Amino acid sequence: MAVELAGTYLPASGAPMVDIRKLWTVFTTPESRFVVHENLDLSVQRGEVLSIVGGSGTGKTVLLRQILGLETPSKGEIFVLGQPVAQMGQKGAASRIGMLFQHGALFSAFSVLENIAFPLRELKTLPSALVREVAMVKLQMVGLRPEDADKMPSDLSGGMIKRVALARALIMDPPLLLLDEPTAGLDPESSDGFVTLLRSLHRDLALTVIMVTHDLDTLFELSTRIAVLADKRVIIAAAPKDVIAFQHPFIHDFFLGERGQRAMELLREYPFAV
Ligand SMILES: Nc1ncnc2c1ncn2[C@@H]1O[C@H](COP(=O)(O)OP(=O)(O)OP(=O)(O)O)[C@@H](O)[C@H]1O
Repeated sequence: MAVELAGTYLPASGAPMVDIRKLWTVFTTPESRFVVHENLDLSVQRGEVLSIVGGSGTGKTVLLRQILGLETPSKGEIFVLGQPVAQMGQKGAASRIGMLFQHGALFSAFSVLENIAFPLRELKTLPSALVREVAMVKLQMVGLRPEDADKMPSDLSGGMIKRVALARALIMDPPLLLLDEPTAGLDPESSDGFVTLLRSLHRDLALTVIMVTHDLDTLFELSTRIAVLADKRVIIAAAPKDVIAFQHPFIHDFFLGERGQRAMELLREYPFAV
């Protein structure tokens, strides 16, 4: 049961922000049948930063797209803020969920401000001066300067492009933010800056975040919980230290192989993660 409060949708108290039940994803072609998710369950509570990790092709991106309503699972249910995704519609999803796509390119013919404002302008419910004002607030919220507003995407660094895409994802004040590889392709300094920004936005806006990342630094600096996708389902969703201790070949390779030392250092460095 969801309640609507001044335009903000919140699940009934104690109910998960996202609840995935017995989800199946099967892709079929005339020649083959390919099962990506099999009876997958996952719940995300309000205020969490839940990171999803898993091997290549385990269906992490597909899962994010299903939460957003862009793809329909073969079987099972997904509830977002207490409502079945299937009933949310495109506008409903946009006001509840912000999404930062891995290759979330900006519109190259639009300025920074026009890119940020785009989802709000599309709604056609607010006067354009107000849309501009809201977009300026978001621009500054992601650490860009007012003079960046009229720049074109081709004039921006990789870190700035991510910030513009993030401001666009947050334009409707969604309580839930989905991030697909938020720091991929950024140099270490830009990546650190972006992680710091994500952490402060998570805190200041009381966001719930679901993130897919392969990057251990991003993972340990932000996650309150890690869900591991393997064997077509979530094999564990727990605090980082408990995930690392869980016996599974993927977890061993991911956290305790060559990268393991860094994982252990990060675990000591970020008490947030334990
Ligand atoms: N529309 C589709 N039709 C057929 N197969 C698809 C479709 N979308 C995704 N797949 C397949 O489903 C599997 C899961 O894809 P997905 O992109 O979610 O993986 P991932 O876990 O995000 O992988 P990576 O870490 O490599 O990005 C892949 O094998 C992919 O090829």
